[in-house]
Amino acid sequence: MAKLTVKDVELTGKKVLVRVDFNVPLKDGVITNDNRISAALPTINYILEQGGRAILFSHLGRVKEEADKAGKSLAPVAKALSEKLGKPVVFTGTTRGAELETAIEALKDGEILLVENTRFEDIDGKKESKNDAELGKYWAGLGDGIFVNDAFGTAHRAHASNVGISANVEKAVAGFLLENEIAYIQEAVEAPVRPFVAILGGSKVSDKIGVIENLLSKADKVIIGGGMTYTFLKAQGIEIGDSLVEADKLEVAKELLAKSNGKLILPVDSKEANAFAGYTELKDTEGDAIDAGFLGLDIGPKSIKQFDAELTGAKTVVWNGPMGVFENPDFQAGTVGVMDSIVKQPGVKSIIGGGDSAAAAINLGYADKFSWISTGGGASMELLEGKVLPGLASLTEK
Ligand SMILES: Nc1ncnc2c1ncn2[C@@H]1O[C@H](COP(=O)(O)OP(=O)(O)OP(=O)(O)O)[C@@H](O)[C@H]1O
Ligand SMILES: O=C(O)[C@H](O)COP(=O)(O)O
Repeated sequence: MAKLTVKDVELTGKKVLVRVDFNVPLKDGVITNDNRISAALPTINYILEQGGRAILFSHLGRVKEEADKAGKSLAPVAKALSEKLGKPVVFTGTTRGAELETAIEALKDGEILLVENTRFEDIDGKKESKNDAELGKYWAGLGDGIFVNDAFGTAHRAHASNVGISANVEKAVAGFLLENEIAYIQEAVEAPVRPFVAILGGSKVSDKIGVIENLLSKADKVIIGGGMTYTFLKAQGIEIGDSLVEADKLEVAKELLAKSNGKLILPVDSKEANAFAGYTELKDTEGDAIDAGFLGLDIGPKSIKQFDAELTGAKTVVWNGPMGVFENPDFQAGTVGVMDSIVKQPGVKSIIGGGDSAAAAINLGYADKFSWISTGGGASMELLEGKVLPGLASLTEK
């Protein structure tokens, strides 16, 4: 990568500022998925092994007013991190002030501190999310001039705790997770080993227009599944019953189809039910049309075969968005089928672009079968769209 990385800087004895993305799901104070914490460990361990004093920053959820702070303290994360590292993690529950500064000064080489949720600074004028100049400078001043950004999941944001700190330190460098995410996703899109097939699913076309457009210009094929299928079908005058549709995106869908040069592959059948929940009828459609009074909730068996054929021989596959309502076992077959088709290709570089598809792969036992599962939802989408990520752009050039 063209940016300095954590390997390029001297860390021993230094107070090293580190941005991680510990925005993990919490239920009643319990972390329900700690992948993002595990993914940050190589960078944290490396800094500690080098004798650095690690000062970690992360946001958790979105905080607009005082009441939003409830349940969004990073205290449970500090505990989980301490367990994973097998050493104490200092946590003062503050984002600034004397108590935090004293705790940082007391850190010894190889010790670690976690600052409280950076978005607690959003209550008073959105200082974190608006990249308030004073806040970035203050946080930068807590270290010794080195900032390690390992928060890929937040790299599409220009906030005080990433670009604000970067702007006020001597060297802003990438951590191992950020470096790997960029290497896998960007290289897959910009310099893919071909054939390169992209598979896009999920609920809405509107979320993925930019991604579809960019991938149509880079990939050999772009397979579409999930809820957004039906906007594309309706755009061609095909009956879609009560399936999910974005009426205001029919024109865009038409345009994408027109300029796709046959690269855009749509399902040829669906699994349909007579209600989203509590349905009494469930069947496979004959062709691509959905019956009146039914909704398409997964791709059908012919599509699973068709997508398998399209994926045969693929050397690079990028997948984002489930093929159906995978949370319900009745509508899981499409997502499972596509995962099977991807991972069985010999020598394939297979990448999942975060979000719900990452959750589906992990929950359905496919985590180890993919080359890379991104820890970023929005960030990986913006990378797939070909956008510049501010969190990456603000790092020091090599
Ligand atoms: N045919 C369908 N009809 C309705 N909902 C669907 C259909 N197919 C998939 N979904 C739903 O789409 C949701 C995932 O869509 P989303 O666009 O959020 O995916 P994603 O891009 O992987 O996730 P994220 O936005 O978290 O990155 C799932 O909850 C799934 O149930
Ligand atoms: O979960 C994510 O996508 C990142 O942590 C960014 O969170 P945000 O969308 O609240 O900025």
